Amino acid sequence: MRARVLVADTLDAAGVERLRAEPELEVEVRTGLGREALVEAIPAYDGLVVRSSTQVTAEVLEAGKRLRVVGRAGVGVDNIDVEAATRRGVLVVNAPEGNTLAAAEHTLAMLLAAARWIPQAHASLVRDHQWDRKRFMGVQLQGKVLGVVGLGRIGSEVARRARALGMRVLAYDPFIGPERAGELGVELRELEAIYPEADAFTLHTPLTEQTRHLLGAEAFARMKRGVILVNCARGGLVDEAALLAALESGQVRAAALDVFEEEPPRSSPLLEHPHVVATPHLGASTHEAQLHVALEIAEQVARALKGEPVAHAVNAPGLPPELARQLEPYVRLAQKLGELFTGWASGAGAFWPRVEVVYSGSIASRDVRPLTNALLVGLLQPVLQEAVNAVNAPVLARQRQLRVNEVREADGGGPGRITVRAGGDAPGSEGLRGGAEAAPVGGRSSGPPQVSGTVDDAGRPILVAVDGYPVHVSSTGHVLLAYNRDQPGVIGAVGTLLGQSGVNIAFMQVGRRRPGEEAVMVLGLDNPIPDPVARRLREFDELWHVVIARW
Ligand SMILES: NC(=O)c1ccc[n+]([C@@H]2O[C@H](COP(=O)([O-])OP(=O)(O)OC[C@H]3O[C@@H](n4cnc5c(N)ncnc54)[C@H](O)[C@@H]3O)[C@@H](O)[C@H]2O)c1
Ligand SMILES: O=C(O)CC[C@@H](O)C(=O)O
Repeated sequence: MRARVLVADTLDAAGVERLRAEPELEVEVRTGLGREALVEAIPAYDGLVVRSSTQVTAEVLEAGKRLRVVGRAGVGVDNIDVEAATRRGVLVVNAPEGNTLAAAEHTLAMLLAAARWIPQAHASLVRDHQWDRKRFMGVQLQGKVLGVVGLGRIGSEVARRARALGMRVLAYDPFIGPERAGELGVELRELEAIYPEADAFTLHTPLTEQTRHLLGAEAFARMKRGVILVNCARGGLVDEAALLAALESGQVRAAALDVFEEEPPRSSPLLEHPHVVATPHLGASTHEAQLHVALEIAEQVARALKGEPVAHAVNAPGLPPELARQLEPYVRLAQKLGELFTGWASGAGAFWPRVEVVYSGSIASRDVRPLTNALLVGLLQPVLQEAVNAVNAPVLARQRQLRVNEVREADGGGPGRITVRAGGDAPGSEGLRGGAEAAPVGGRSSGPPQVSGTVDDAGRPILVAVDGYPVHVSSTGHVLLAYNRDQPGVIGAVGTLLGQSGVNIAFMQVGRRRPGEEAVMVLGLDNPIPDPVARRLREFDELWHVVIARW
């Protein structure tokens, strides 16, 4: 069945065409759906594409039982309940780069318009037929100080352009280092230190709980009298009532606003104020930006629905596409090892809440976050009812107090190898299944459980060790793992029982350290082992810790 994508806001036609070019996708454009209509429609879709108009609330995400990805054609994801999406395992992707220049240019246009009263003068001449050359005395920007709050993509481009106009730029961004600021010719300062210095302020941070009402009455009071404020980021960053009061008192000379706390703003007194320049959220509205974000988001939504890595995941670790492609076989390996580890380690009914993953060989020096994420998926999926994926695995792990500690062993070259082993104490009452079944794995004499794997030249996962006993399992499917006494007759007895029960053995591996002692047996099976047969295997005296799993 083809995956269905709903495009719910106006998207450049090239983006829709890009999605329609995918044979696996069926695309529908239905803009202007209200809350109720969206909640009603969404259960039929696997993907949703929006801009800033559609509100993707927890209610929408809950109703979207098939939903796997939400694509935001732009930067800000404040119209998407990312937390709810993460809990539901829905990937959120955005297109953060396509409209940077458009937003930066709009910011400069707004700053110049406010400094020179351009919209007011235009209206006076064109609408009121006045030739008034006294009322619209402006201020020069050359030599003035611009305070930039948020020195990310757009803030940086604004800073560059302001410098080209001869402005001195002071920036506040607690997450940017002095080197980056130095490259841009910008001086980093605390926000309080910029208030008394800046002749104009421009905001370029996301809207978060920390940044909501970043500028309010107190901030305006500390600014230079006659300051200009530009906001082309998000309405909620400014307390609009406080801004109105500051405009009325003349503390703020002019405000240039592209964004509002409520959009569209219903009868806002700010819009009536003669010193306000306003545009209806046009920062990203250039042909070039809309083309770029539409193509960027279409590409990512298509990739996500095909199960391919994406570059701009908001709620999952993202990697550059080339690196993601290189890591893909190891992502599959990590998930398989996780599943096998859960089966093997919980053979006696316990779940190990502390796990250590050791990365060695060529992957030790890579960004291993996607691998650890895939490991979490593998560890959790066998014991949870709900679907686990790379998006919700970290949340589910936290909820269940499962901790994975990453260890990197020096990169000695050679193929990458991943070992998953139990860390900390033997499982107790904190385990996923509680304390009742939490006895340590019975009969194990080789220390805490561990499994190791690598990938071959074709990218296939290979199981190379179980509890440190070397094996080599390259084909995937049903497997039986067990400890056995290394003595004549044991393997034969297992083979006979399985044969009599109609279970065909595809391959057998035995890993042992010394003849005559304990060994680990791995059997590849063409079909699953029926429960009664598994029970009889567990009754064999020479066999213990029998686990049926998949590789
Ligand atoms: N008007 C429009 O049409 C339009 C278009 C594009 C983007 N935007 C908005 O512009 C804003 C910036 O977008 P961007 O692409 O530059 O984002 P970005 O992520 O590249 O940059 C945001 C910067 O804000 C900084 N920041 C975060 N919290 C901060 C805080 N508490 N104080 C100071 N700095 C903080 C971050 O460190 C980062 O450098 C976003 O709100 C985005 O939604 C608006
Ligand atoms: O979709 C738009 O036009 C606005 C986009 C902008 O607000 C963004 O955050 O990218």
